Amino acid sequence: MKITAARVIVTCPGRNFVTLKIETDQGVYGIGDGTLNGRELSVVAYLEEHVIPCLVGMDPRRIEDIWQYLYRGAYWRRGPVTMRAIAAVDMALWDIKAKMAGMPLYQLLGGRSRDGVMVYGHANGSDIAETVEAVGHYIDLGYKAIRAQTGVPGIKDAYGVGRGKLYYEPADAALPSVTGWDTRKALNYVPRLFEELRKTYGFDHHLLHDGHHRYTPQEAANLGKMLEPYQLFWLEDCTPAENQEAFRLVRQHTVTPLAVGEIFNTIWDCKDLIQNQLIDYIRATVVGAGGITHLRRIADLASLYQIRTGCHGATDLSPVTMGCALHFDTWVPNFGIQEYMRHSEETDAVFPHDYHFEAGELFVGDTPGHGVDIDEKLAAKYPYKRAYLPVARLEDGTMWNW
Ligand SMILES: O=C(O)C(=O)C[C@H](O)[C@H](O)CO
Ligand SMILES: [Mg+2]
Repeated sequence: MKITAARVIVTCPGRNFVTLKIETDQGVYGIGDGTLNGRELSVVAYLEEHVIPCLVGMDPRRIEDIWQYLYRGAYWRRGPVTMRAIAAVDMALWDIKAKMAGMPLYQLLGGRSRDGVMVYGHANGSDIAETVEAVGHYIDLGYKAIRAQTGVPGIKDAYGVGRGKLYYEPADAALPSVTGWDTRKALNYVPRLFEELRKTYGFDHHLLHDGHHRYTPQEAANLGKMLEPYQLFWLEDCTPAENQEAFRLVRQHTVTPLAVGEIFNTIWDCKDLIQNQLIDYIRATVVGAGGITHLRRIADLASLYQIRTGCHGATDLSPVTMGCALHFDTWVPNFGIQEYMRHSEETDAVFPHDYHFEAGELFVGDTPGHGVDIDEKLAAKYPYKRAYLPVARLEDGTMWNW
């Protein structure tokens, strides 16, 4: 069996997506996602100029060997561009293998560990009252877990506050928009949101919060401590993680569960966090961390330390990644939760898929493969549109982490 051709499809049904389609001499094709929000065309070039020429003629059934070839063979290891290109190939190859086997992907991974996959939605509002109402909306829709993000008085466009009730799309401008940040204001306001949420809705639902890399370890420890009475499911990205050791300080001061990893690309980014049990949930996902082949290794390492998965699932992860993640989640023994930010109707139409939401969970279908396709004709109607993520500055103008 041979790969006969591979193509990159860039489409923007409301937001940009980079999709790889691999074709074979058996008439079976596979689809993979390589979207890198705000830097999409770097992955397109990497795939078109440096990966596809090597792929043609290879045996698509040799998933592991092709993964190693692309990872070791580049010499320049890791990084978001390389690992997304590898992820796109890996997803497409698993899709092909599962289609050839006539099985849904989760069967090839080892079969079901659960029926549905618990997801969390992203509720937001411009202040506490609006966010409390938004959380209520998710509860009405049947969600069991909700991440709550509020605007903070005095901060211009705090992280996670969008325009729509169910949709949040940060990559919204042809040049980066400038948002603000002030840790003191956030620390004085965010705990009051969770106090209000527990007062209003009780303790039956899981609540989560994203710090989006804004706090220093000491500030994150303080936030974690202040949030303890509200029993969060997790506090996400409380501090930047390039220095994995930084989480030790946070960990020593709070029992609020910690989650990190949506920007991680390999097992090396989380090895120390996992082996020192400095976190509770690992958020690496299929597109960010080299595909199913590599994510499986991360999850297995995490399982040794009772750390559970919590895959990133924002709108910039295409339905192809969501489909793969759900097959992974359906199998992985140490599953924790799956993030689920809904895609727009236009995106869902471009990527027909067989997963569905019901009572707070997502369910994969039994279509052979990962169950997500691309309607190329429709995709062609939405040309690429440059869109950046915002940047953040402190009040005195200093650049900060968005
Ligand atoms: O969904 C999340 O947890 C995020 O933090 C979303 C990110 O800001 C988004 O994926 C950036 O592209
Ligand atoms: Mg996040």
